[in-house]
Amino acid sequence: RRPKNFPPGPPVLPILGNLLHLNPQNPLEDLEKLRKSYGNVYSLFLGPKPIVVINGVKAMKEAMVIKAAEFAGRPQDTIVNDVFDVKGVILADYGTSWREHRRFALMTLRNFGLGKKSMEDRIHDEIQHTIKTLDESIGRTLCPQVMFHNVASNIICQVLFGTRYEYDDEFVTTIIQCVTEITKIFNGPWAMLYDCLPFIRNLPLPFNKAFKNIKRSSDLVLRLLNEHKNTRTPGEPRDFLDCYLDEMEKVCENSQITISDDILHYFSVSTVSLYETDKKQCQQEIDQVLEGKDQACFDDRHQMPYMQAVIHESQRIANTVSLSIFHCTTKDTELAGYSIPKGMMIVQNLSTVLKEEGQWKYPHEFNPDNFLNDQGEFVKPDAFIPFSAGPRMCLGEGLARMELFLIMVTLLRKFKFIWPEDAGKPDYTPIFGVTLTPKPYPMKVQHRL
Ligand code: HEM
Repeated sequence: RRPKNFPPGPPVLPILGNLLHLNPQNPLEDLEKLRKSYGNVYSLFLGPKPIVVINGVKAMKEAMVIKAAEFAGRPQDTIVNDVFDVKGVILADYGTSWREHRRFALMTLRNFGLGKKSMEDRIHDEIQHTIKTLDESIGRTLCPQVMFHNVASNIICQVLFGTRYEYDDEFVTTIIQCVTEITKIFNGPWAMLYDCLPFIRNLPLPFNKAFKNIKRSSDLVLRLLNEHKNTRTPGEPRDFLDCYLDEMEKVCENSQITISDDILHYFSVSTVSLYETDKKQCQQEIDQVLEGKDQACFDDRHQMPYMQAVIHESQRIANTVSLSIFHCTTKDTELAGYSIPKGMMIVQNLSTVLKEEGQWKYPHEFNPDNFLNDQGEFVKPDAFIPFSAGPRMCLGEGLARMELFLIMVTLLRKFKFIWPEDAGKPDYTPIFGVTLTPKPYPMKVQHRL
């Protein structure tokens, strides 16, 4: 039963709670229906466990920005915590260890050139490998998804481990395979049951596959960590991992061992999806701004309002991390006039902000005009929050922005991407998961010039 002044929601069944209200394959439509019935702040029961779902820009800002510290926790009793079993940043609860890791990660990313030329060079180096792959595919049909996964993961590998991997390298393919398997479990009904029914956690059920896969990828990453330990010169870091080892030594000297020896298991998989839009207008702008230049730099974005609008609109429609990462309340608080107790799991439905009526000129269609004013200048509405908002907002936003801009501009400058005639109509229905991804799709590539 809902406590007094708790956010409203659908009637709750014994044991199952509201599980039958949600399609585990993709609950986004169900969550939208519930928002229409119960308003922008409502509650659900996953089995016996209550959660509060936040929708729309007003409630989202009240929680994540105005009452930031009260909504900045992370739930600790889920399959995700048990599988990853690391402190780090993403899954750590609000507190000293999270704050230290986040500060360290941001500082180190900056030291390795985020916002400076060297990170741009790393991205451009990786794009050269993509160009080579595309050059070899001219005139043929290819499925580009794995290629884009590899680009994004190689850029982060260069920062973390100081190395890139060939697209068929065993290390990367095994890690991507493990992460894919793990996310499949996280997104399925077994994860929901694990979270709701603690007594089944030790039984030999399908969620154990996630534990096996994390062990496999951890072993590979541990090998890399040991190599680093054996070959590093303290105080002269080659990459993020060396910086982490240096920091651990410093922290140990000061005998406040809050930074753990666990390694980041975060491999960014940001997929560039191709939407049918006026690519010609992007290409015209690119040709004009880059005339006489070898390659684009991140600063060129200020001269490319249309390209910027297309990238932001792609992100708005693609809605990659649609339910953000679950938060939890750090103390008893209030939201939209409702009482919410400490420790409550909070789900941010970012889709409802990215497609909110009244916030966008064209909320439900792909239209770069959502980010252009009457003078054709680029503008970013307040409701553009694909990276969330507040103290927990995405730590990799700067890197992701740089990658999206440089990769899209460089590839559109050089290639034509064509939907094959015999491929039927494109199916834009996303595959639901921790990230929303497009269904595998074919494309043809031609040189532009
Ligand atoms: C287009 C690509 C990306 C999108 C849309 C995205 C989106 C998000 C979202 C929605 C969150 C949850 C924020 C919250 O809990 O309120 C998040 C957290 C996070 N992201 Fe990203 N992200 C992207 C790329 C990256 C990259 C490339 C990195 C690594 C450099 C990264 C690192 C992180 C980390 C460490 C957190 C946890 C922050 C914390 O808990 O304090 N992300 N991201």
